[in-house]
Amino acid sequence: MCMADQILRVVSLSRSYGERETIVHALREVSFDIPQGAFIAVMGSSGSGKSTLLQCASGLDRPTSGSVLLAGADLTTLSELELTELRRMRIGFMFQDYNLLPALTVEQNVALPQRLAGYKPRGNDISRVLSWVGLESLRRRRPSEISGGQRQRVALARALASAPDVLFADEPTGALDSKSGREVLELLRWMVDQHGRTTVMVTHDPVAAAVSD
Ligand SMILES: Nc1ncnc2c1ncn2[C@@H]1O[C@H](COP(=O)(O)OP(=O)(O)OP(=O)(O)O)[C@@H](O)[C@H]1O
Repeated sequence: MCMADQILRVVSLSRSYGERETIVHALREVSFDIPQGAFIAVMGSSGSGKSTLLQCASGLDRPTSGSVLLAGADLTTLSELELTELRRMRIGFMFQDYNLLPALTVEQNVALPQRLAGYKPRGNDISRVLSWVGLESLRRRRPSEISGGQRQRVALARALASAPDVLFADEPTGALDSKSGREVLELLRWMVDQHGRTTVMVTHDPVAAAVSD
């Protein structure tokens, strides 16, 4: 496969915490490429560095050394401001605990990243992503008024609203019962298959990993 097909390239990535006798090498010289449109599961024992990897690869954290190329842009060379803008427009995030704002409605949560980036999201665009995740009828509810599985689907809609190059998901089914978890996984699979949305998911769950490539 030629290099242009690699949407994400991680090169000799290292991340350590602390120093001297208390230093922890969470990542040591990790390299891999992820092709456009792949659905990748990252598995490993507790403390092996999965979350650190995801955070460095998505520009939420800065590695100690190495580089991360997202569609050719080296995240490790960007300023904080450039990185913030790139994260808002080109990277989608899902977390185990959803990270929704409780005071905002479902549709306001979905529109938030684009609003923060200075765009006025079109109602049609928000409706489209909400219909993908089956939540159009709940668009005026607040997170406290919907179930955990529905909250995670809101988080997915929010992540997809800006059509990101890569969707990063850290244990997206970790807090869900098996039925809600399966629904979220089926949606992720559908997004990859129908919309070519490259997805990198950290998971402990072999059932979740089995849905990936
Ligand atoms: N802020 C921090 N300061 C110091 N050490 C840290 C910090 N964050 C993570 N670590 C350490 O780095 C290593 C990797 O942690 P990380 O959270 O990436 O692992 P993980 O594979 O995601 O674990 P889990 O599956 O339990 O969530 C662990 O030894 C952890 O204790």
